[in-house]
Amino acid sequence: MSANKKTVIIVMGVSACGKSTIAKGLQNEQKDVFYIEGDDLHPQSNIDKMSQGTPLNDDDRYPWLCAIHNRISSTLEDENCRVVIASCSSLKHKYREILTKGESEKAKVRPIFLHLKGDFDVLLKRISQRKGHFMKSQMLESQYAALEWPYKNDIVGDSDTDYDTLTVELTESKSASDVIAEARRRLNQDRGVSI
Ligand SMILES: Nc1ncnc2c1ncn2[C@@H]1O[C@H](COP(=O)(O)OP(=O)(O)OP(=O)(O)O)[C@@H](O)[C@H]1O
Ligand SMILES: O=C(O)[C@H](O)[C@@H](O)[C@H](O)[C@H](O)CO
Repeated sequence: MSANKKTVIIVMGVSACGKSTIAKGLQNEQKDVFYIEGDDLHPQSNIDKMSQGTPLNDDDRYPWLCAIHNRISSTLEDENCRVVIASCSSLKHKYREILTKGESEKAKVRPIFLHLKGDFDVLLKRISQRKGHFMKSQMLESQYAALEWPYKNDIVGDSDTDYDTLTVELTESKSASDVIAEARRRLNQDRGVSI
């Protein structure tokens, strides 16, 4: 299968929306589905900054987003790979552009952005319960402030999106398994991706 026939899914959203959990659940140990944990590609300086409770800025995120783009591109070259799933907050339009184009216009990947869209209160509760993680709860506010919806006019389901986007709405009663099942169904029905 040539690299441009393969599927790239980037699970996006603010901190604690479940990017890693849902991406790993979708990967589900399938040999032809490769998982990239975006947080593993932060420079140490970014981890140190977030650990001190300081939100990252555009300059901090630039090398990190390029590293994710590059890792997606190199993973697509693997002949055993059918689908790449990466977790990355992808908060702004220009970040999604870097993830797509990298540092050169030539190196394009065409991701489906799977947006896990949750209300502040639901995620605040989750983030407050999480132990031993560098993301502090007060930083959640900065994540929402930075978030630019991947759909124009802030309307979920708006077909006029900046990138190919699927949205799964989070509620307190939807478990991680529910979200994984819904994402899998939507990817299959709406994008013909079987995963
Ligand atoms: N649908 C869900 N319902 C309840 N808890 C969930 C759900 N999805 C994930 N979680 C839990 O929420 C916490 C955050 O999940 P996870 O680490 O996957 O989020 P994340 O978006 O990758 O976070 P970050 O970007 O901050 O690393 C974890 O403790 C996870 O078990
Ligand atoms: O874009 C950002 O501000 C950061 O990258 C965060 O999203 C972290 O990667 C993640 O949330 C930490 O757990």
